[in-house]
Amino acid sequence: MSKSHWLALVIGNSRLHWAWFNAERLQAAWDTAYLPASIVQKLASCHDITDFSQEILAPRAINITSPPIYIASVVPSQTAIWRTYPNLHEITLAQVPLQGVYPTLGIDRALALWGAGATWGFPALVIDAGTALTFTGANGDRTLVGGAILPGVRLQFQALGERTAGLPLVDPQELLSPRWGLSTPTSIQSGVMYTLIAGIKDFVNAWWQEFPASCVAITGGDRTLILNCFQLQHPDIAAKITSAPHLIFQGICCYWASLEE
Ligand SMILES: Nc1ncnc2c1ncn2[C@@H]1O[C@H](COP(=O)(O)OP(=O)(O)O)[C@@H](O)[C@H]1O
Ligand SMILES: CC(C)(COP(=O)(O)O)[C@@H](O)C(=O)NCCC(=O)O
Ligand SMILES: [K+]
Repeated sequence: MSKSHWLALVIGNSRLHWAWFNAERLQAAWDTAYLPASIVQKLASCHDITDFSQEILAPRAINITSPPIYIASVVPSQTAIWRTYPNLHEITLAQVPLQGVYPTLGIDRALALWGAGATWGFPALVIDAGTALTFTGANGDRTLVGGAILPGVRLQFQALGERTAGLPLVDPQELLSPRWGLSTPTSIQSGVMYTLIAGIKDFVNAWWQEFPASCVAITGGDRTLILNCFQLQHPDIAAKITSAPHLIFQGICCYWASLEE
């Protein structure tokens, strides 16, 4: 198997995100739950990940021997588990060619922004609808303008369900419920989703006031849910937001390519 095959692993606060690349070509992408240390150790000592790919790594067999893994993690306890893997390359903020970043900026945010700028040009704004929902923007000089962090979709529902006596845990719905709820679950749906949509609209409009021609890309596990709800409320704005499921992988691929130069 060619040495141009490699894996990207993004460790988010909810789960693992995997991609298999052949050089700069994305072959497959998939998500898994966190893996226990014992499995990671087995993977580390195994010379062929095919055995693991069916059950654990991917819904398809990946025929690669000890592939390098390029890892970007915002969960240090999970990163520690993966350090036992022999062919591991940890990506740090210092390796991302953006100016003006602050030391604690999430590597996932930096990579997604790099990926967006490399693909659609700078300025660029990224919305990552993950465990947390983040906005991260850079100007035409690839300098970080800044961003914002709020609880993600599921986290908002969880906070209400877990921190109140009277509210049930409600699953996010693909369809936008009526704004004026007439039951507890629909009131929660309304409150979370209409407020999220209004907030996102406000942030992207503020961004476009400063950078009218900028691309705005959305990624993360709740990307489609948010875009669908957005579409119903503000189809004009929704049409200008790019759905980009692999944005962080695009950034990791830029990093990989920079090593090859
Ligand atoms: N199987 C799943 N596990 C966890 N979250 C999921 C799953 N399927 C969809 N989601 C949605 O994805 C969101 C998390 O986004 P994701 O990008 O996976 O997070 P992170 O990168 O922070 O781990 C949650 O808010 C949830 O609504
Ligand atoms: C904001 C985040 C929690 C988002 O993580 P995610 O929702 O993707 O799991 C992560 O990027 C992080 O820990 N950032 C550090 C703080 C910062 O970016 O300012
Ligand atoms: K945290």
